[in-house]
Amino acid sequence: MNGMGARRWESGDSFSAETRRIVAATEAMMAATAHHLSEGIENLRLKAIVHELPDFLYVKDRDSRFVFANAVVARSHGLENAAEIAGKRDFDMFDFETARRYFDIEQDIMSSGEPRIDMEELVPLPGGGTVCRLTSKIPLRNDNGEVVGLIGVSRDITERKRQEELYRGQANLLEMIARNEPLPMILEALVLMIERQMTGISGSVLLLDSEGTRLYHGAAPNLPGAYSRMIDGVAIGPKVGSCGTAAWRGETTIVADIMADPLWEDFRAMVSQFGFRSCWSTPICTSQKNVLGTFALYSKEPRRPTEHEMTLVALATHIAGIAIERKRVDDRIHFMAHHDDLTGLPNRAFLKERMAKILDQARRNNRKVTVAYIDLDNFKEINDTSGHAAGDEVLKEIAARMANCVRASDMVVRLGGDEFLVVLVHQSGHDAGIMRRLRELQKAISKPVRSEAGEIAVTSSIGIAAFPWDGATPEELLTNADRAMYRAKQLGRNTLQYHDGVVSNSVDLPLSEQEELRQAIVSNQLFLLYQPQVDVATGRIAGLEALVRWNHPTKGIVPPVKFIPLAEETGLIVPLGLWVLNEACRQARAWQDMGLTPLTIAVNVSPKQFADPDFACHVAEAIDSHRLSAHWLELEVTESVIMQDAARALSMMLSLRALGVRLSIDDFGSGYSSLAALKTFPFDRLKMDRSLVEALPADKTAVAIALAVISLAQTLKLSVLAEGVETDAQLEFLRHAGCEEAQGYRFSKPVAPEEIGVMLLARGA
Ligand SMILES: Nc1nc2c(ncn2[C@@H]2O[C@H](COP(=O)(O)O[C@H]3[C@@H](O)[C@H](n4cnc5c(=O)[nH]c(N)nc54)O[C@@H]3COP(=O)(O)O)[C@@H](O)[C@H]2O)c(=O)[nH]1
Repeated sequence: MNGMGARRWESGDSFSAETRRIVAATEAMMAATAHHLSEGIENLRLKAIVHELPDFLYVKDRDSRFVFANAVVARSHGLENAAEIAGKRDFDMFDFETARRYFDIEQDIMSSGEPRIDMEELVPLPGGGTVCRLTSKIPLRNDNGEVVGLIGVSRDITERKRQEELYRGQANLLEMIARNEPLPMILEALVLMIERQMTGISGSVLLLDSEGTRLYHGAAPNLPGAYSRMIDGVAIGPKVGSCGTAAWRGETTIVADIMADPLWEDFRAMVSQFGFRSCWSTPICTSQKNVLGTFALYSKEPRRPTEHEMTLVALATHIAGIAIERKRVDDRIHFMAHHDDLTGLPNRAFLKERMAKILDQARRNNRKVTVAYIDLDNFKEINDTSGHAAGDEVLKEIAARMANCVRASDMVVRLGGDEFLVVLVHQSGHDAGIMRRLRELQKAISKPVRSEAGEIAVTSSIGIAAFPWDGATPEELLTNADRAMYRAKQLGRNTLQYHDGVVSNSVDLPLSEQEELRQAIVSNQLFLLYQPQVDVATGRIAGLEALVRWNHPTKGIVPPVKFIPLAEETGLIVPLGLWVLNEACRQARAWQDMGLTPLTIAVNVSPKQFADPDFACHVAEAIDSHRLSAHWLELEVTESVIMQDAARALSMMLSLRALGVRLSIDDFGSGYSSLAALKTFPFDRLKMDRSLVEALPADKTAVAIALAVISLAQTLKLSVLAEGVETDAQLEFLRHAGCEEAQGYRFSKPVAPEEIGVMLLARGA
């Protein structure tokens, strides 16, 4: 038995090697001085080593009184000589509450004989502030096995904890960016993360406006609100404090003493009331080095930042740059998705978003809404005779005139080509001026347009429908206004017609296209191509996506983007989708019957199909009739499926999962991809959108988002497939990032089933 009594180091003890070594050394010393604890340490050769240790080491007696402590312990209490600490208690050195906490723990250890290993404790420093220590306390026994004191070993882990918090904070911020959370929330979290890494520092983010002249508030959770308001909107310049100057120069501007630095001359009086003495500001830039804003740190001490602080600033500006750039891209995409390129007018998507709201408000306020469907007469002739550039000029000019003819509360939309829609919200129950305004608008359209090809005049046919009489929904109103417009055209053009409910079928042109598609479904004009999905690690084909095509009798092969939207609009997507589902199951069975290794077949499902209450039954019938095990079928849905009616979507998903079918979320990361959807809905797989993959690995923002998406998927135990992989560089990046599967032209375009059979046979499947 050694001098430490009954407690032995067991092989399973969870001490670090260093802790074991220190305590073993102390045990040896204690053994040598079993009866004279305090003298023993002093007399041993190991003494020097113990005092050199960077870790805290001490021995206390049964009353928690220091018997021995090494030099680090003494220094932490401001003592020159380690021997001075002998006889002292924590009550002599810490505030009562802290000392009491240590005392209670130590007494418990000594009375129970049970050590406490790796306790994380916050220790107050004599000069203020706290540090974090990892402490182990072990009871010390005499030869008779009685506890006579304890040995304490501690390590300062403050820096490690900070680093861990920084990594966690960074990961959290990237997740927030990937989840498209509001920019102010992301910037605030960023500032708070940096502030937690420093002492006595407050941070702020200012955003540069689109003209690049003024800085506006972005986030400053711990700066006084009054100060933030005062600097909100400040014009940048060569001598505008730290931030205005940093944005102007495009470089870090460190002002160590605001009260002395000429850059703050004009703002000194203003800032003095808040007590700030130093401010270090760094521009936040795009990957092309364009300034997006500034990240500033304020201190009430006049001082320069440390190297470590500047490293944190670099990290913060990098993350802020990603978040701001992503937001700007999103805003731009949103604008582009909702506006027409040529005329700048809102487009069909915008109309769809706004119209339901407009009608809701009109219903609540008992107002009328007039919808005018406008088609330019003989516009095709202008393109043919004067050229497309002249046609574009005419469209732009007419769009501007129409926008000038309506009130701010009204809306002019370009539906496409030479078709426009004007939505007029009546200002009172009896807005008699509406017809007059529409006639004025028609007159404005017909005024000649000056173009490079000379003066061009164009007339218009206008069909009118009004809420609530001619339709209760946006679709009904548009259809009726459209029909009225065709009647206007039939009546000799350059006229204006009200919807009267009677429309001749002969002018109902869109129906013929619809009829063609209906025919295509029943008369076998549709066919499927299959695109391989490849295991990134092995290169083997792991699955196939079925993609529909239309072999049109006169137009040839029509891609899905040309007819799926029409199928969606008309409801034909339900029979079309059913055909695709059955055909994919039939083909999968056929491959299996040929002896090929079974593969998952992914089928796209549209929101309308998903909303069909019989959809799960259709799926069950398809897999049963083709004797296909359900787990070989994967249904791909986009987020719009969930957004339309989340409760109904969830119930449908659960029914499908009950059948054993796999579910994947398609196009993830393309727009407003939501983390909530991933958590709430029972997906098996996430398909990372082509638009994101396209930007890899060159675009830093895309890289950050892709990494966040992959890490999210891993956390949620979803497999990840990257869509649209075209290059080796993309594949290499995805492999390193831990993405499991990929699909795209890098491996194969969508191909006919026969070719898939050949591919699989060639790979020995
Ligand atoms: N509801 C249904 N929708 C369907 C069905 N079949 C197709 N679709 C949807 O139509 C959209 C266009 O499809 P398609 O023209 O077939 O394009 C697919 C691929 O060819 C294309 N792709 C794949 N790899 C690459 C690539 O490397 N580069 C590149 N430029 N394009 C590539 O991507 C399309 C697959 O996209 P996704 O479905 O998102 O995986 C498309 O939205 C289809 O969903 C149907 O039966 N029902």
